[in-house]
Amino acid sequence: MNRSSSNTTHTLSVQDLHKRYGDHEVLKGISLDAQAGDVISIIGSSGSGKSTLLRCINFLESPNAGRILLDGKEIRTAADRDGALRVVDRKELQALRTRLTMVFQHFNLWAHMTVLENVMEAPVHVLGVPRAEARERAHAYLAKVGLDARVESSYPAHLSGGQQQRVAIARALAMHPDVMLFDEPTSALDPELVGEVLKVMQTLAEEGRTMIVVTHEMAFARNVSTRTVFLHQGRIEEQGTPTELFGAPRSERLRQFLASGQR
Ligand SMILES: Nc1ncnc2c1ncn2[C@@H]1O[C@H](COP(=O)(O)OP(=O)(O)OP(=O)(O)O)[C@@H](O)[C@H]1O
Repeated sequence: MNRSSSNTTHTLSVQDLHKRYGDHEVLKGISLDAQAGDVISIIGSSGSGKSTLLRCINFLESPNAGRILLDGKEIRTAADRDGALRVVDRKELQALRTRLTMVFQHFNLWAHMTVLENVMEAPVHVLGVPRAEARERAHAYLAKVGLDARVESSYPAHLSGGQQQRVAIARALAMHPDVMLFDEPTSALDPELVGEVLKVMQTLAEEGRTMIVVTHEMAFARNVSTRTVFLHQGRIEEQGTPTELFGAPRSERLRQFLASGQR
């Protein structure tokens, strides 16, 4: 793969993350580091904790223990009465969400806004980018994800799922994030639309973007990621290069998972 080299030193570090819902411990001590240019695929059976892990990384869910560091600097948290860790400073939380932008399974576009407005919204209102500049950004990123200028004035409901997800990717890109988090970005799509979204993601990976991708798409994990992490019941069972994991899985659980016919 032709990966552009990058001098940026932005690094995400996840340290010993725990999460429980009631008595159910969903994450049992996950540690993960992402360096600039890493494309980390997180795979595992349904219920293994993949989405929860991603959502705890940017505090959409509150972990119960663990640390998140950006560029070596810890996000400051305090435990509430239920033992859930909350980010202490709202500005720090906003900065974290800006630097780690998320692409969701169900797109989460604003239904009452046009495509263009969807992509401009956060740069204008969160980053304070002037509207004219935000519009230029939006044009550029919509073009980048292969969307014709004619769809810019459409509302999300008039687009296919694949187009909506590409708008969501453009929206994430417009924040100029350090790390892009993808939570099963193709799982809600009709099978014939999956390829157009994966193609965009592959291009981003080839450009050296830092990405963490929760996915059931084994071909993506195998062919595009630089590292694959296999979760089992809230623990990292095995991780390594795709060649290692797919070519020579060490654990029986991973062997069984791969043999179970996941795409
Ligand atoms: N808000 C919640 N309240 C209670 N339990 C939850 C909640 N969210 C997730 N869980 C439970 O946590 C476990 C892990 O869920 P999670 O969605 O992280 O798994 P996953 O590996 O992403 O699964 P899938 O591949 O099916 O999306 C599951 O048992 C799920 O039922």
